[in-house]
Amino acid sequence: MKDLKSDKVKSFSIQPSGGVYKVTGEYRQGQRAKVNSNFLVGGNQSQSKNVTKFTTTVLENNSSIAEITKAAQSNNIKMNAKPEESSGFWVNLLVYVLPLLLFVWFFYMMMGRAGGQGGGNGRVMNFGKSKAKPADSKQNKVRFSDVAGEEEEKQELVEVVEFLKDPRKFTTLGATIPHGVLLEGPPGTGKTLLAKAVAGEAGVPFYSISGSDFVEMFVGVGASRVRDLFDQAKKAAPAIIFIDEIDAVGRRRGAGMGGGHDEREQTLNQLLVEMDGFSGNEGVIVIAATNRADVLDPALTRPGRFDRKILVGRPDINGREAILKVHSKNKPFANDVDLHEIAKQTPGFVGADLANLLNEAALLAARRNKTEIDASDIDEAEDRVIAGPAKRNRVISKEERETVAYHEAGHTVVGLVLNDARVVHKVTIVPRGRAGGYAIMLPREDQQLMSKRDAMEQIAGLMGGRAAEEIVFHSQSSGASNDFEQATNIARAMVTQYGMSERLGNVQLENPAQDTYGPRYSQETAAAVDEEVRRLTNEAHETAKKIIEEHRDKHKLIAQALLKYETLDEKQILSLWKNGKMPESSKTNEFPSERAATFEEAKRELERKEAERQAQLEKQHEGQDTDDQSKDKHSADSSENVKKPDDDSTSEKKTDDQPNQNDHHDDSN
Ligand SMILES: Nc1ncnc2c1ncn2[C@@H]1O[C@H](COP(=O)(O)OP(=O)(O)OP(=O)(O)O)[C@@H](O)[C@H]1O
Ligand SMILES: [Zn+2]
Repeated sequence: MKDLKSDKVKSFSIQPSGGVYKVTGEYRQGQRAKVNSNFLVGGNQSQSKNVTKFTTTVLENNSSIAEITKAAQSNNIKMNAKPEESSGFWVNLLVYVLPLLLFVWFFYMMMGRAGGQGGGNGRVMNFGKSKAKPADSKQNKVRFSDVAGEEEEKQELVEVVEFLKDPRKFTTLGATIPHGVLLEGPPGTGKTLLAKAVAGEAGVPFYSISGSDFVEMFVGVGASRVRDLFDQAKKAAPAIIFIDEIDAVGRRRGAGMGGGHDEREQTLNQLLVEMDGFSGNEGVIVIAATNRADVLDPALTRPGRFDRKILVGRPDINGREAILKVHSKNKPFANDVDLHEIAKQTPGFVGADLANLLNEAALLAARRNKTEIDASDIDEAEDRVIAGPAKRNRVISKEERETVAYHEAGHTVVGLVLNDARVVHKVTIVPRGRAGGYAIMLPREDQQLMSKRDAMEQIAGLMGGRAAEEIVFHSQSSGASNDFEQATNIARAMVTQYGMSERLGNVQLENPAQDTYGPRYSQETAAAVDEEVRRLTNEAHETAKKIIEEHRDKHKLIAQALLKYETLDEKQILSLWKNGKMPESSKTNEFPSERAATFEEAKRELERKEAERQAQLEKQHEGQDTDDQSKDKHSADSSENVKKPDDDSTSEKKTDDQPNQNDHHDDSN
């Protein structure tokens, strides 16, 4: 290094390289290097002919470099500074350019995904566009008749079909049509099929997308896809947008950490904006499907959005037979195959399971070189399919069915005896969601207020299930947990909100609308509330027990009928109650899907029901001077305040004409 500053060196060059400087140079003839500088970290010399070359490394240190440079000038040494070594150049490239390339590549991948199915106008243009596939309205051959065993569901959708067929007919009359229909039900119950059938019946394009498609995307893309989806549909209107698995995108907002301004939330917000956007009946109807309506953001189910909810439940025995019929259409069966028998053996099966069952049977028959599917093929296929559902807890044991039947019959009997306010509309042991079965109670009239007696009767009705189990089986199942939840809610509301407890007096202790920080009363009062709630539910439980003890024979009759028919309607329940047997006409009702197999028939039935409803409404309107608007508002108010306890957990399948419908359903697990 000293040499560098002396005149021994003829020329050298300095090149920065990863934090140190490399010096390469030549000695003047005859000069030899003495590598002994503290600047040097390494060096070597080579001698060839008369020229001695050297390379050495200088630690980065500006002063030393400056010294060398200065010395070189004064000693007349040729010196040049090279740019950073080529390896440094590559490092630079890696550090600065590669991420850019990666980003571009990523961008490209995204476009490939986003625009993959778009075709047509180039990939770049399709970025952020909707992935929804418009099914050609002419290719969609699904009709209501392809959806079996879901007569009530179809009935509710007939109106939507009518609207899509001719939106102007409705808009000129100022009729408002639901923007969104939410189909709720377990997997495989035919929600997609039902939505497709609506499009098929109406002959309109069907845009389908799955909620999970939105989730995998970058910020902003989901939202822009929603926008694009609605744009497309509006252009093609009338049309149907089908969003499968809406819970993937429509979960309650703000549940995540850090305020959660995530992609999903943005997408959901965009969806809400779009649904609010088409106020003027633009002929687009959004149908969404989920099996978890309980996790949806409440904003989604507000009026003007998915304000119509249709439950697509598991089929009962008749429904199963009807579905089997649909799927057996082009399959040759031997004489020993009885669809009714199969339906009987498959409680808990949904449409997809039944379709699968027949398909498996056909495969087995083919493998055995048969020309017809016979009972043995069906038997074996059943075992195979059950192995699937059994894992998912779908197939119910005989004991469980009995427990559920007597439990639901208990609700029914108590409801029948205390029938001042409510009518037992339907009772079933077909499981739905976590419920093993359920009884639906309807208010007798257009009831808007709840008296203390009504409330107590409701609680007693809820207690009927557990009471029956205790009487018949001397045991208690977990099936009543939902009943208890509802009963407790009602009793609590009686005590804390409606001033229906003498002990606590005429005060409103809680107001759900105001009490954001919890109740406003002392611990002593809280204890008194608990005690009072317990007293009310115990009292109702005793009432229920007494009623069932008194009507053990009818209770058994209804339970047995439930085990046989699975679902009983109002007429059948009343006939069993009054005459001790099923009504004569119920035989003809056994195949509801045949009753309204075609769309036209379903429509006629709807019109008939609508006429009935109108007639009833007119009757009620006599002597009432309220107009529809304030009446609606009133009923909404009362259902929020007075009916809150049951509405919360049982607002399923609420339609306009049944504002107070109330399902009691029971956990079976
Ligand atoms: N009611 C029914 N009538 C006739 N076939 C049915 C019915 N329900 C289901 N299926 C059969 O099951 C298949 C699957 O149904 P679908 O995909 O519509 O169910 P889903 O409720 O949308 O299920 P998922 O929630 O898993 O998407 C249908 O293509 C059809 O073959
Ligand atoms: Zn119950």
